This record gives sequence, structure tokens and C-alpha cells, in this order.
Amino acid sequence: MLSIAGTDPSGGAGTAADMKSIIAAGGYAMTAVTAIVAQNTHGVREIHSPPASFLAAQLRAVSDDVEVDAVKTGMLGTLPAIEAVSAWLDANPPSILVVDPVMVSTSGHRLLAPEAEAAMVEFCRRATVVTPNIPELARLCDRPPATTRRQAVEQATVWARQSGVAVVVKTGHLTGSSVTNTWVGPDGPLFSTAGSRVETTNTHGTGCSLAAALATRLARGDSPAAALVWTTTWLHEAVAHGHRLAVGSGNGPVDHSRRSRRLQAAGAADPWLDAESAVPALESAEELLRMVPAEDPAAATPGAAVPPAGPWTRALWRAGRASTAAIADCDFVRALHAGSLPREAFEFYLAQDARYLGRYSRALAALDTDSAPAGARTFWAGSARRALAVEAEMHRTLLGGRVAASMSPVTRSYTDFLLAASFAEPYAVGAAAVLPCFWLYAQTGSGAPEVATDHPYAEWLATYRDPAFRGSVREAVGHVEDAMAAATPSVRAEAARAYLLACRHELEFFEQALRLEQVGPAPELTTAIAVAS
Ligand SMILES: Nc1ncnc2c1ncn2[C@@H]1O[C@H](COP(=O)(O)OP(=O)(O)OP(=O)(O)O)[C@@H](O)[C@H]1O
Ligand SMILES: Cc1ncc(CO)c(N)n1
Repeated sequence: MLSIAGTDPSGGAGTAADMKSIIAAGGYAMTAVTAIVAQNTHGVREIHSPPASFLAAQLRAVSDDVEVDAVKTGMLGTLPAIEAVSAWLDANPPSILVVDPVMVSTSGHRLLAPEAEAAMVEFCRRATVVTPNIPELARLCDRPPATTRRQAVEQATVWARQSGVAVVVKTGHLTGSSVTNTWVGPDGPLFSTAGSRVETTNTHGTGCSLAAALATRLARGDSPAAALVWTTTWLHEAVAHGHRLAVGSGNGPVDHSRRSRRLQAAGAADPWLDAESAVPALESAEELLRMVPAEDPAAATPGAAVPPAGPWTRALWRAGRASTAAIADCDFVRALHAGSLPREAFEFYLAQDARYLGRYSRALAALDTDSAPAGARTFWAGSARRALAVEAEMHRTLLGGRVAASMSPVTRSYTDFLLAASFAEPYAVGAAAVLPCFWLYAQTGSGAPEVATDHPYAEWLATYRDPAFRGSVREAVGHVEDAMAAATPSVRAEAARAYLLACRHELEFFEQALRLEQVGPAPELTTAIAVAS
């Protein structure tokens, strides 16, 4: 992937942003510099444009040696630079050319000489797809800047039809609770993908980043829809976490690597319980806490929405606090509560949950065993039936009767673990293993904010808060308390390990939907946008 753009020594925009974005999107990054820009998060100070012949030399140095799969252009800066790039493109036509028609920076500085604007508009006709912001789109179409997404899409539709070039319409510059990227082809709007608007000033370089990642995904063979969905989702995460970088005191950059770091952490092979946790026997509930690292005084144990039933479950709750807190803080749960979770991620989660419930039900049924007290047997057997009923209901309503997706590795390992614990281990171990599915769900439900009825996941969030569900959680906690109390010290230790592992599986189960490489199926078709012709 070759980026032809200006520089930003503060690393947020231009070639620096492009390189970070190309790498994040899975490409090999190359850069040819059009202009050296003295800028930071507050704005542009000075621009030095080397002679266009030197730009041409950089481009030739690349194409004489390297097969270029895709090109992204950003700030071209001057008329001679546009001409040099045009001549090089004539001699080396790439199969994908994404043009970000950079004219004015977010901070309001001119990044293109006024006399070069007409040439830039003309240059855009070479592209596979252009990614103008609202003012740049207006300049392309020679119309006043759009004030609504609908107007912007209309402008893009007219221009795309005339030019035969696709446009990604970005609405970062508009207001409203969502930011939508719409792919408009020569035949009209094809699809759009929306994310929630992040309240942040860390938007320096978002345009560069979007164009570079989009070009990379297209070059990797993604369809336009898949490339735009991937790019929008990745960029949303980068924007949402930009402020934590604490780079600069103006409009800070986005965190291009947030997704990579999250996936890297998720792929760590470290055991979930450390060696210290190999407690062979538990005589007392206090000893159970030795199974996890000593309590960090700053990290309070989250209060339990459904209280423990006695000393054993109190100790389990405290010992599991790291996973419980991580679930409350994880990207999936946060986005679910905020309503910003991509629809595809939610649907993947639901489909996996349906598969999960089928096997979970079998694990519960296995707890209806001779070695369990009579009251507990009835409860587990009833829960097994209810889990099946919920699965059937989910298939019917939320999944619309669609065939469930095949089981993910995370769903499989969680349910294999539950089945092994419930079928092959003593009763207390199986009971402790299934408890987090009750207890941590009630916890997640109680942490959910009251949401308006138009919240996309309102119906789902309401099911967590269902009083009948909380009642069954209370019962499950009670049965595990009894089972732990009645078990031998060595079975208790095994049961506590099972509980802690299941807590961690719960975290993985939520987060897996944000680890899909291909976020899809196809995004919402924009038949809803009526475009005036
Ligand atoms: N506040 C935000 N919340 C979520 N996503 C955002 C936000 N701001 C920008 N984005 C993402 O970045 C993309 C590009 O933003 P924008 O429309 O502001 O482009 P731009 O003006 O070209 O950017 P630049 O700041 O680099 O000039 C948007 O389409 C969207 O995907
Ligand atoms: C080099 C460069 N390209 C693009 C932008 C727009 O953000 C910028 N600030 N700097």
C-alpha cells in the first residue's frame, strides 16, 4: 500500500496516520511525501513543499522496484505535485486508488493552494473511490456545504453519476448522535454503516486514517461493504480511545493501535489462574481467597446485585472480582449499554448465546443427580428446561428463525468445560461451574442503565432485569453455597477453580463478538435514504 501525502511530525495525520492505519488494517505501508508540514494537535504552522520533480523521483523509486497493490492520496498541496502524481499514475495505474481530497484541515488551515483546487477536483475523477469531508464534497459539486446527511448523499449521488467514481460520504462534520459513512456508487447509494458519535476532541487525522484503512481493506480483497464496515468499526474504536493517549493539548490524534492491542491481549497464552491457585484443599472460606492474587486495596470488589448466600459464595464472589469488574468494564458491555455496539457484533453474540444455551441446558440437566439435595435437583432440572425454552424463543424472535451460526471456538471451549464439569466431576464442581452464567448475568443486567425505548438493545437489556430471572439467580447461589459447605475440602478447591474459570469464560464470551475479523453480514442497505434525482 502506497500513501502519497504530507507529513505530521506529531504523528496524528498525514503519512504518519496513513502508515499506522495501513498496518492496523493488515497491509504493508509505504509512503511518498508531498509536503513537509510543521504541525501539531493545535494546527499547521509552516509547510515546505519540495520540488515536484523530487516527489516524482520518490514515486519512481517505489514503482521501479515494488509492485504496488493500491494507492491512497492525501494532501497533494500544490498544482505541480498534482501533476507529478497524475503523470506517475498514468504510467503506473493502480487497481485501487483512494483519493482523500485534502483541501482544508480540521483546524481550518489550507493544505491545498487555492489555484490547485480545480486540478484536485479533476484529479478525483481518477479514483476508485473518493473520501471527501462535507466542505470538500461541497467543493467537488460546486454547491454549498450540506447540513444534513441526506443533502450530502444527494450531492455525492449527483457527482458519482457524472464522474463514474464512488464516494464515501462522511458525516463527522455534521451534528447528531451517530456518524455514518455511506458508499455512494455511480448508480446511487449502495450501503451505509453507522457508529455512535464519540464526544471527543481526538479527531485529528480521522479523514487520513479512514482513507488509508479503506484502501488497504479494498486491496486485501474486501468488498466495498466489508471494507467500509471494517474501517468504520476500527476507526470508531480508535476515536473512542484517542483521549487516553494524552497526546497534545489541542485536537488530539486517534489511537490507531487500540484494536491491535486489544486483540493481542486477548490472544495471550497466560493461564487464567496462576500457579498460586493450585490450592489442594479448602478447609475454610477464607482460604479460598488465596487462590487469587492478593487484593489490590485500590480495586474494590464490585457489590453483588444478587447477594451471596453464605461464607462460601461470599468468598467466591470476592475471588472472582477481577473477571466481574472486567466484564462491567469491557468494550462489549459498554457498547451494549451505550447502544453503540455494531449490529453485526450483537447478532453474532445472540447466535452464539443460542448455541451456548443448548449445551448449558445439558450441563444443568446433569446437575439433577443422585448426589445433589432434592430441592437442588428440581431447581437445576427446571433451569435446564428454561434454558432450552429461552434458546427456542431467541431463535424465534431475535434471530428471526435463522439457522444458528456454527459454534465459535470461545463458545465451544466454554460449553465443553461446563459439560465436563457437570458430567464428569463431583456435583459441587458442576454447580460452581454453572453459577457465573446466572450470577454474572444478573450483575450485568443490574449495571445496565435505564434506556429509552428507542435504544437499539432496550428489549434485550430488559430481559436481564427480569425479577423472575433474579429469583432464580438467588436460588442458584443458595444451592452452590450448600454444595460447597457439604463438599470435601479437595472438592471445594476444585469447585472454586471451576467457578473462577467460568467467570473468565464469561468475559471471553462477551468480548468474542468484538474479535471477529470479518464484521459482517452485509450492512444495512440504504433503501431508507430516498435520493432526489
Ligand atoms: N466524533 C466521532 N465519533 C465517531 N467517529 C468519528 C468521529 N469523528 C470522526 N469519526 C470517524 O472519522 C471519519 C472521518 O471524519 P470526518 O468526517 O470528520 O473527516 P475529515 O474531516 O476528513 O477528517 P480530518 O479531521 O482528518 O480532516 C468519520 O466518517 C467517522 O468514521
Ligand atoms: C499532512 C496532513 N494531511 C492531512 C491533514 C488533515 O487532517 C493534515 N492535518 N495534515
